[in-house]
Amino acid sequence: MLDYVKLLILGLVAVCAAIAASYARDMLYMIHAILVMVTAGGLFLWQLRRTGEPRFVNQNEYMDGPVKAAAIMTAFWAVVGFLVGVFIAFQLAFPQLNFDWAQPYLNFGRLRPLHTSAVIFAFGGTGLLAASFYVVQRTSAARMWGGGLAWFVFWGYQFFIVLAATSYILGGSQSREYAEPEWYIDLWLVVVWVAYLLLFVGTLMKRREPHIYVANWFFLSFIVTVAMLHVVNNLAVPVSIFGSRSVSLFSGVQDAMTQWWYGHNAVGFFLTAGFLGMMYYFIPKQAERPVYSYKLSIIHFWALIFLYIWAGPHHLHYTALPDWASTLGMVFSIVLWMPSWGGMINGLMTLSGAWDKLRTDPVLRMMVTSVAFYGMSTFEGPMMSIRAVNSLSHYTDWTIGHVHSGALGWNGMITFGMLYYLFPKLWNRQALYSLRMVSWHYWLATIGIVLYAASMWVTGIMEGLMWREVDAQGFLVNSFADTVDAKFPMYVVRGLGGVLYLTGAIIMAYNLWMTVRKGVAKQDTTVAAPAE
Ligand code: HEM
Ligand code: HEM
Ligand SMILES: [Cu+2]
Repeated sequence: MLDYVKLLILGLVAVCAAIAASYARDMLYMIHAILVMVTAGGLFLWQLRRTGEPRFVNQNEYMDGPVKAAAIMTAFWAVVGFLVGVFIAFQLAFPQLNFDWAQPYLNFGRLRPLHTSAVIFAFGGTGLLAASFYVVQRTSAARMWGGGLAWFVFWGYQFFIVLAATSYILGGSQSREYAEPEWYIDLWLVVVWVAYLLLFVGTLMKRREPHIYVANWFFLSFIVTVAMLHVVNNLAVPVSIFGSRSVSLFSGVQDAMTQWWYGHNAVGFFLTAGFLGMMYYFIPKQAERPVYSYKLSIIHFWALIFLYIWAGPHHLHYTALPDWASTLGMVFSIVLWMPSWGGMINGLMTLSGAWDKLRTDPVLRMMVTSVAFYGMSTFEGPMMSIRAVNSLSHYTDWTIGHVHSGALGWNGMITFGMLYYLFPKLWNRQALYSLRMVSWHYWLATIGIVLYAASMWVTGIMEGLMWREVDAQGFLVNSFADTVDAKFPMYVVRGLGGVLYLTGAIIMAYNLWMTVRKGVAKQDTTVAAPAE
């Protein structure tokens, strides 16, 4: 029965997409409509051939297919996202790289959102799918709920990424940072995300363990809050249902506030809560130690999710936003330091009694370094949210340095650690192909981050001070172009840092690939056993 419903839906989607393609009012919309039509048509044929075939599922086995697929794609998007990052970094240093022949498709303006989406949503998001799918099953001792729903979420999300990426290159954007995709792509993400929520909650309900492990709390808060942020921030009216353009429901300062309520909490719930879920499972596993304090994890969980939501106005200091709102954002940001460090302490102290492993286990070293960077960026953030500090740091590369110490250090390193843990487990290998390569990756990534962050602190503070500099008569000393000129050497250093970081990721991809290809197999252990 379900098979026929699927066929009906796929057929309908393909036909509607064909109609939409023929009425399309702009090229981007037409290309996407054709893409949808071809994909739905292809799936229709695939489904047709499967319909009526008997399928056996062992309900006592974990569903690891989607975890494997997500783990592979995480490594793939890492390389793609970092590569675009390196390219735009060099575009800033050498504007000639905005090639004439590639205008307007490959200019900085279009590649920048491609980079941010590729690293946050494609790399980070797919990593979170892999983590949450794996962890919720292991800690609940249950197979994922919903039959093939996990496959729908995985492929639906990848399709979202493809739609988003192609639209940036072709010039489609609603100009909201980290939420650039236009209205129909947003609607598609809502469908995928609701399926994700159902899948996750459904699996938790099936659990055979009395407790819901703390990692799952973080995953659940990430899924629920991102749904809320995404829907509100993207409220818009399409100009035509056959066109890609839309008009936001908000305007003026309310619009700015909505965007940064979203933007800040994307950091808080996508890049923080979700990754804390990752930390809470994979660090104890890799260190073979229990979580340092369960009590602390509960307290900092509630404090973190309560405080994050209010801190958004720190992105809008000295704007048309009323002073009280800006003060509110600043105060909440400073208080946020505490629960952030609560998480860091819990992660680090989980190593009590296992510190010696850092010497021999480069994977654990990666995870611990990640938590250290989490601590560093969540100290820097509250400091930058103080209005007096922000008056210097805002609009400068200091912000970019802050972003990447969090992104490369915290999100990147913990995800690499997770992948190194997951690949041998998922493919039943006794060990990784090469620990030496992990060590190389570790050092390349770490030196890369240091070059990135240090060069951005230097250029950020330099340009901030240059913009402020006045002579005895009170005239500004430097023109904007002077600051751009002065930044050149640091931009090259940042680019080199990026090259190192990217090289590390390529080594990782090779190492993971060889682990699957050449690793020695272990006996099968995919049966759902109580709380792993
Ligand atoms: C090889 C590694 C990377 C390099 C070389 C790189 C480079 C860059 C560059 C050049 C920009 C534009 C800065 C500007 O407009 O002045 C940027 C922006 C950004 N990148 Fe990366 N990036 C890398 C990795 C990552 C990762 C792993 C993440 C997230 C997980 C990330 C998240 C971001 C974000 C959020 C922005 C926008 C920052 C803002 O608007 O304040 N990047 N990156
Ligand atoms: C307690 C935690 C944190 C606080 C209070 C905080 C605060 C801030 C502040 C004040 C800014 C500068 C706003 C501006 O002048 O425009 C900022 C920018 C940013 N932070 Fe954080 N931060 C925190 C943690 C993090 C972490 C862990 C990450 C990444 C994993 C991160 C990612 C970002 C991004 C992407 C931006 C740039 C937004 C943009 O302008 O495009 N933050 N943060
Ligand atoms: Cu923020």
